[in-house]
Amino acid sequence: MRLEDVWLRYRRGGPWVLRSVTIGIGPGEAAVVLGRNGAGKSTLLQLVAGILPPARGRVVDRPAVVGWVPERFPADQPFTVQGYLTAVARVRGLSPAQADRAVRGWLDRLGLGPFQGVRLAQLSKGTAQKVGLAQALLRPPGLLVLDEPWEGLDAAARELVPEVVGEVLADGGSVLVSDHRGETARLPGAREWTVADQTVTERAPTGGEALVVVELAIPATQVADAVHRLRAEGHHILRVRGHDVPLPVTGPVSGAAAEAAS
Ligand SMILES: Nc1ncnc2c1ncn2[C@@H]1O[C@H](COP(=O)(O)OP(=O)(O)OP(=O)(O)O)[C@@H](O)[C@H]1O
Repeated sequence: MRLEDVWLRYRRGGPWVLRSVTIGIGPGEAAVVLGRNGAGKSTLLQLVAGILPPARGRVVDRPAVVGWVPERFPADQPFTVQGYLTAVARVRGLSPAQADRAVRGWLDRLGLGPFQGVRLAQLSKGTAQKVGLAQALLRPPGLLVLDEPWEGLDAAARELVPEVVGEVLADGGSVLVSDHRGETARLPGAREWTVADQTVTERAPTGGEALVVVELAIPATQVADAVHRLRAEGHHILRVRGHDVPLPVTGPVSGAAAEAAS
């Protein structure tokens, strides 16, 4: 997708937040949005996600399914976690059976199972953020836009963010993520978009190379060592399949098969 000479301000006659922005991102590419507080990162992300329309210019080739994770999930809604996610899945076009499967999958993966019957307004900030992440992923997005996704998440859930990003990229999607805590060091190969002086400049990824996903089959007894070794070499573990134990933040892993991207 591309922004072509896009301008944006919040009210007519108000100051421009973004001026003449022309920038794009392709399938399988990630970009990290950097900039000082108030520079316009959230504004840019909302523009890309289609939440805010440009005052001038246009956004072209935006994928049909966009996952949008706001910096703060609006939890002041009268739904339970499960009720909310199921309703979102249905609105996004999933059948009742697909919605049920997708919701159960994300409840499990994000450790939200114990909260499925809890009302959104009663959730802690971190748990609400997980619901914010889940709702964006119920249909595999062609474009995933995450505004400070690490804010408020516990360590295990923080580890999931790069995993999910890697999966979207491996499926040919694009990902845009803002970051002011340096967490995006976890996204090797991402481009850098810097927002300053109402415009956006791009730096190509320092790694230079495109990412490739490699699937490995490893005896269960060797998974912990293999994951540890691959991480130590700077590779990015996307997922460990074939075992109930989730991938820990650091340290050993039990499992029968691992996927790794390098
Ligand atoms: N809803 C709004 N109405 C009017 N002005 C807004 C609105 N949202 C943001 N702004 C203004 O637009 C500018 C850019 O804000 P934005 O939130 O995009 O910056 P940011 O880089 O994401 O900041 P932070 O890192 O603090 O989240 C700021 O001057 C802000 O005050």
